[in-house]
Amino acid sequence: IPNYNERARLVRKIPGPKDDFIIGNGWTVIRSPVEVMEMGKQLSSLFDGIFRVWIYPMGAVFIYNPEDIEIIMSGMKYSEKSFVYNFLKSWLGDGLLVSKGAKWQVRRKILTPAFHFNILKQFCEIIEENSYRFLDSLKESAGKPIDIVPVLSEFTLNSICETAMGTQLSDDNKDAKSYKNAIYDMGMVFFNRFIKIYLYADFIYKFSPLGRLENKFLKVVHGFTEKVIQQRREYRETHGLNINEEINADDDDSYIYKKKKKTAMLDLLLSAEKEGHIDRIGVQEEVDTFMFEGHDTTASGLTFCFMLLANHKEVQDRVVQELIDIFGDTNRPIKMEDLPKMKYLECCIKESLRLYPPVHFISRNLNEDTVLSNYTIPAGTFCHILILHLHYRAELFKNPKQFDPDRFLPENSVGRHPYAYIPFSAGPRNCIGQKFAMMEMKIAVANVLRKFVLSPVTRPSDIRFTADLVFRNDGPVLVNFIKRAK
Ligand code: HEM
Repeated sequence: IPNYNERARLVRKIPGPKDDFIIGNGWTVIRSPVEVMEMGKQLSSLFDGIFRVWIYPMGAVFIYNPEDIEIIMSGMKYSEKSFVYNFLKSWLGDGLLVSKGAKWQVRRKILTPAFHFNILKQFCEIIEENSYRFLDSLKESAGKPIDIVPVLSEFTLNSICETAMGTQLSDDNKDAKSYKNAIYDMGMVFFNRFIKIYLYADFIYKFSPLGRLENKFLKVVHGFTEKVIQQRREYRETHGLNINEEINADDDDSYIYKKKKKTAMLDLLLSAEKEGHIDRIGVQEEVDTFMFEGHDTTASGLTFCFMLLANHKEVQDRVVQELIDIFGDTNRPIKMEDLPKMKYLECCIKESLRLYPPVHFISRNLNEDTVLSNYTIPAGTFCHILILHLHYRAELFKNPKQFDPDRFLPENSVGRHPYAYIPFSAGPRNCIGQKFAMMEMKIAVANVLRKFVLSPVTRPSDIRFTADLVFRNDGPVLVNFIKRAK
C-alpha cells in the first residue's frame, strides 16, 4: 500500500487493525453499539496501551496506558476536546464539557463555587430527603426483582434539579420523563453519527434522516431545561437572593443554616448573567450540560454499584457493618460529617467506577505532533482515551476483572500511578461535579443498605456493554431488594 502523505505514513506506523487502501479501517468501525464495545475490548487486548484507526484523511489514536494519558491530560496543552464533541454542540452548545479557551476558563471560574463545601452541605440535606422518595419506590417492589436503571435515573435527575437548579420535580412529572427518554435517544443519535463518517459534515447531517430525528429530540430536551430556568428566574424575582453573601460565608456553617435559603448552581449563573459575565444562551448551555452530566453519569455509576453489591454478599455485609458503626440502630438522617466515615463504602464505589466507568471514553485534539509510546502522532489526529480499558490493565490492577474494593484502601493504593485510575478524568479539565457525585452515591447506597438486603438477579456475566454517551447495559439491570429485618 503506498503512503498517501506524511500524516498517513506516520499514523500507519502505529500498530492497529488491518487496513485497506484509502478507506483504511472505514469498514471496521461500522457496527452495532454492542459490537463496537466488543471491538474496543478485542483491540485493546491485541495491542499494548495504544492503537490506531484511520480513514483517509482522518486518523485516530486510542490510548489506555497511564504514561501517555498523563502527557495528554496533565496540562492545558491538550485541553481542547476533539472533533467528536462537535456532535454534542447542537445540544450542549458551548457548555463546560465542550467549550475551549477563554470561554471555558471564564465559565469554569463562575461555576467552581457551585461546589464549595458549604453549598455541598446544603445539597447533602436535599439529596438525603430525596433518597426517601427513591426508597419508597423500592418498597413498592415488595421483594420482586426490579430494573434499577429507570428508578436510579429518576433519583439522580430529581437530585440534580433540586440541588443545582433549585427546582423540585413532582413524582409524575411528564416533562421529566420525556426528557430522560430523549436523552437516551440522543445517545443513540450520537453513536450512529460517530460510526458513519459521511455524516460528520454538518451541512450533510442536517438534512439526513438522523439529523432530523436529532432535531425532534432536541426540542424535548431544550424545552425541559428552558422551563427549569424560567421557574428559577421567577423564584428569584419573588424571593430575592444574594448569592455572593452566601458563598463568601467561609466555613461558618451556621450562617447558611440560619438563612435557610438554598443556593443553587443556577443562581450563580443568573447572577453572573446580571453582571454581564455570561449571556442568556450561555446560561441555557450550562444548564443543559449540568442537567445531563449531573444525572446520567451518577445513575450509571449507581446502577453497577448496586448490581455488584447484590452479587457480593460478603462485601455488602462489610458495608452494612460500617453503617451500623456510624448510625447504630437509629434511623437518623445522614449528615455531611458522616460521609468521610464511610471509608469502606467509598472503596466499593471507587472499585465499581473502575469496573464500570460511567464515562468510559473521552477524546482530545492533538494540535501539534506529539510523541506517545515512542510513536510520533501527527498534529490533527484525534486522541481517544479509553478509560475503560485503562482500568482493566493487569499490571495496574491485579486480577483486573475481580471486584475487590480493598484495592482502594490507602495502604493498597501506595505507589499507584496517578493516571492509572481516572473515572472523573484528571488534570485541569477533570469533572467539576466529582465531589457532588461521590456524595450522592454514598447517600443513595448507604440509605438503601440501612433498609434493604440486596440479592442478585442480573450477574456481572450478563452485562453486555453498549456504546453510548455513558456506560449502559444492553438491557435491564435487575436487583432484588428485600426489607431488612430490624
Ligand atoms: C459518577 C459520576 C460522574 C462521572 C464518572 C463523571 C465523569 C466525568 C469525566 C470523565 C469528565 C471529563 C469529560 C471529558 O473530558 O470529556 C467529566 C467532566 C464534567 N463533569 Fe462529570 N462525572 C460525574 C458526575 C458529574 C456530576 C454530578 C456533575 C455535575 C453536577 C458533572 C459535571 C461535569 C462537567 C460540567 C464536566 C466538564 C468539565 C470541564 O470540561 O471543565 N459530572 N465528568
